[in-house]
Amino acid sequence: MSDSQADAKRAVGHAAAALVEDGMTLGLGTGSTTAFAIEAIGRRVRDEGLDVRGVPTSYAAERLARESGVPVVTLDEIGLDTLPTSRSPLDLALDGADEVGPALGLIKGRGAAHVREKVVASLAARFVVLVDASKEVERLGTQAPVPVEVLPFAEPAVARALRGLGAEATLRMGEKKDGPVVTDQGLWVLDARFDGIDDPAGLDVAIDGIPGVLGHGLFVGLATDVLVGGGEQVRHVVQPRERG
Ligand SMILES: O=C[C@H](O)[C@H](O)[C@H](O)COP(=O)(O)O
Repeated sequence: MSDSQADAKRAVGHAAAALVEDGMTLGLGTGSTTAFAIEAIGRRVRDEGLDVRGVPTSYAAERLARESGVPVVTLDEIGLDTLPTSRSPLDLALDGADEVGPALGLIKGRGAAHVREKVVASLAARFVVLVDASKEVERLGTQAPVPVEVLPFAEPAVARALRGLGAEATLRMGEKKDGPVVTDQGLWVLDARFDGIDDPAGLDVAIDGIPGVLGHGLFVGLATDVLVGGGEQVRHVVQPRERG
């Protein structure tokens, strides 16, 4: 990461932490950009006595939240069974992205946390995405592959089905581990490269329908806000949700 990219991510992380209000239940995303936000929220807990709690989207986010002093809770502990289904159990979810496209469609999952991230984002009244300007694209799928979390048994079948949808599918291999990357769920990740996605909403449904897929990193209709960092500036883009 270059110094200017790190500065942009830090500025976005701090802007995100400033959106947090006393009493909120948060979604805590995964990745290098959200890490700046989690650390900044931790400082507000320590210095201002900010009273918040957060549901982490990965073991990495959980460890960072605990180290930073942000109280951590599970979905079991926030009373999903007692809240009306019309009410979002999380006030604000903060998370990074690998691409941000039109209508705030996203590709996520470089860190293989996309399935838990989607669960948490779907429970939040506001889902605020934190990126530096390099993540903005005019068309999704032009820079990043769509990560697809799969049952190891089904991997060849899912790869074949993804090829049928027009992707080149590659099993993600560990960089500091021999063999496939293993997710927090104990599953594998196929990176599906599409060379541009014409119909993100249709592809979202199509990938979810492949037997053996746990979930994928294409996020359609979930983000309500994006904070884009470039230099010292942070741009705030808002996208009202059509559903939920
Ligand atoms: O699985 C990882 C997540 O989806 C990340 O939020 C995403 O890859 C962006 O990460 P970063 O902020 O490190 O670029």
